[in-house]
Amino acid sequence: MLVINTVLSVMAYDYPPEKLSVYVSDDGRSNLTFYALVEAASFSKHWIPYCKKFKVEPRSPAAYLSSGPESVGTFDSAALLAIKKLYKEMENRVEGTTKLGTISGDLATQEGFSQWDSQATSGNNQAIVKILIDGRDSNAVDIEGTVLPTLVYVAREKRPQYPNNFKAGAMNALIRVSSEISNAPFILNVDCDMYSNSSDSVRDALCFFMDEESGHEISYVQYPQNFRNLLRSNIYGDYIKIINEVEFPGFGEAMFVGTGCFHRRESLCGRKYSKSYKEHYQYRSERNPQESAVVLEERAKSLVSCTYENNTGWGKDMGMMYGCPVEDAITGLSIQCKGWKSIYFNPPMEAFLGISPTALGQFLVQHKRWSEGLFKIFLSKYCPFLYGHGKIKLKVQMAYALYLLWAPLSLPMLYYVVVPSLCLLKGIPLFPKISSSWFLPFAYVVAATQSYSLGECLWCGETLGSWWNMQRMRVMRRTTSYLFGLVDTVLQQLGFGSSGFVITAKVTDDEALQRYAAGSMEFGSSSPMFTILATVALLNLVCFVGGVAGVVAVVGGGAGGGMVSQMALQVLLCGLLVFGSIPIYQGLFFRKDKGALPTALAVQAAFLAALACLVPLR
Ligand SMILES: O=c1ccn([C@@H]2O[C@H](COP(=O)(O)OP(=O)(O)O[C@H]3O[C@H](CO)[C@@H](O)[C@H](O)[C@H]3O)[C@@H](O)[C@H]2O)c(=O)[nH]1
Ligand SMILES: [Mn+2]
Repeated sequence: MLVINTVLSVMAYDYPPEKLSVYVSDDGRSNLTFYALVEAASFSKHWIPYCKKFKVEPRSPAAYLSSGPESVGTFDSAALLAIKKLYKEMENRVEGTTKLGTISGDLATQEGFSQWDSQATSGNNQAIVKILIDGRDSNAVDIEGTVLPTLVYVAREKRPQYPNNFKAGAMNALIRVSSEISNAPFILNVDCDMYSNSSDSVRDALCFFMDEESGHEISYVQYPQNFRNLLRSNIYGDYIKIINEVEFPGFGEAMFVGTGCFHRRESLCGRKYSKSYKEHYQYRSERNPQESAVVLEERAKSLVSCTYENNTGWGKDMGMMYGCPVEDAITGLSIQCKGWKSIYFNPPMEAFLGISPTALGQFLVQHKRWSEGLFKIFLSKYCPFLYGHGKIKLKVQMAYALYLLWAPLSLPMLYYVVVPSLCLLKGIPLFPKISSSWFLPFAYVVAATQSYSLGECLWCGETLGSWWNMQRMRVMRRTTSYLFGLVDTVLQQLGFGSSGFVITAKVTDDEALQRYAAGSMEFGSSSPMFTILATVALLNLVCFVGGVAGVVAVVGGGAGGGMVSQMALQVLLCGLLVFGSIPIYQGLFFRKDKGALPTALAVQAAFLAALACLVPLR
């Protein structure tokens, strides 16, 4: 349902349907996904005219129907009831079939479904390309007789012995299939979990591309990534708003973030920008009305076979780039280095809405993938300072570095959460006394950075609590995701292992969702990342208690009133770390639900923390 809502939302764009074609890549190669699309295709015949007639927003049926459309403006309640009924019936059929796990009865013998043979598993399968709605077909019309956008299902061939290159490979397969079937000059790419929230996005993006003066220089128009399932409490300290409202507007170019982006097909396919591009611009995208859909499908299939890309530029200088878990950032950078301009466009009405992880583990794994991929770019020949030198502005090179250097930030953070606290425990002062003038620079740095980040948050409409969560998550991300990202990248540079693309979970069980809604942090399993978090949390607790007791004892003994002044910053730092770790203590000791931390992990962490306390520091 998630996927077909995305599909329906983009099929219903406010744009001439004969110029729209929607391609769905199914890397899972599931006949259930295919079935859901067949259902979506027939529902679209009702949905699209309904959207256009009543100017519906957003055009994802699920989002629209749950937004309480009954209470908005003037509309036809009979029509609403009818469309709601059709949607619910479709939902029941799709969910019922999903529960069954197989396509049964008449459907199984229908054209299309026969391509799923029993031997094929996801990961070892032939290609499937099926045109579900052929826009050239005069019978493919909605209930009002208007033509429908083309809809195509694509599952590329996969074989264990050939690398599939994850999302980048899937995208390149779509680029080729679409070039065969519709070959439109502009391509929008959206993740399966991101529906279009504004029916104007196509026209808005085209305004940039069609600009008479500078449109021909533009390669892509990136809309910000927004999430629909973030809570106001912001338990995982999501800072996407800060990125979207503060960082990206100041980037200088647009960083391609993998979804919600309109590309010029030619630049995505490797064309370099040249001054003469405008004069020679004559893009042909006519479809051949004579060719039958079956012939087109067969030709398209040959384009998504495992061997098609052998000895071609795909993944290197054509299409999305391979070998990096953040295919998006590196692809965008290389396009910019070929002379193209990019636009970051953040209209007041959010253009795309996706889902963000609802469990800490997923969140940290996602950030591990990002930090690893980004740092890999920095270490590769695509490092913006080298590769981009003379091609993109220094400001843009630096802006990229802000993200590409996430992974190494783990080292100073790890130092700050361990060493000052241990030294506090052992009575070793690290920072200047409060009374010393050397204290001032430290105080300045702390006050300036914190008040700046607080100001930024409030300006973006976040709350104080949300800001605190961001600070806390920053520490957690850096000591786990970024550390693992750093270690993996370094190991790969030394020739051990290769990187993959761990998919972000899209389905969460109801109980876990309830805990998320109630604002509690979801652990629920053992993971080395959680071990680090728990160890650091326990270590700081011990150091704080032990350290403060030590200071009190010294002061109480009458000796050294300077001790307080000497240890103040360490007490503050350690105290804040303890305060920030409250959800972890809860997960370790006080919670009984399935989202708590396992006991074995608590024992392990306690052992490690004790070990750390025993390390001699002097
Ligand atoms: O082997 C794969 C892996 C992923 N995908 C698709 O890629 C998209 C993004 O995957 P998801 O698991 O949702 O990852 P996120 O962490 O949410 O992705 C973010 O980070 C990625 C880069 O790491 C970007 O490509 C995405 O656009 C961005 O939303 C989804 O539509 C997937 O179906 C594939 O088609 N094949
Ligand atoms: Mn996603």
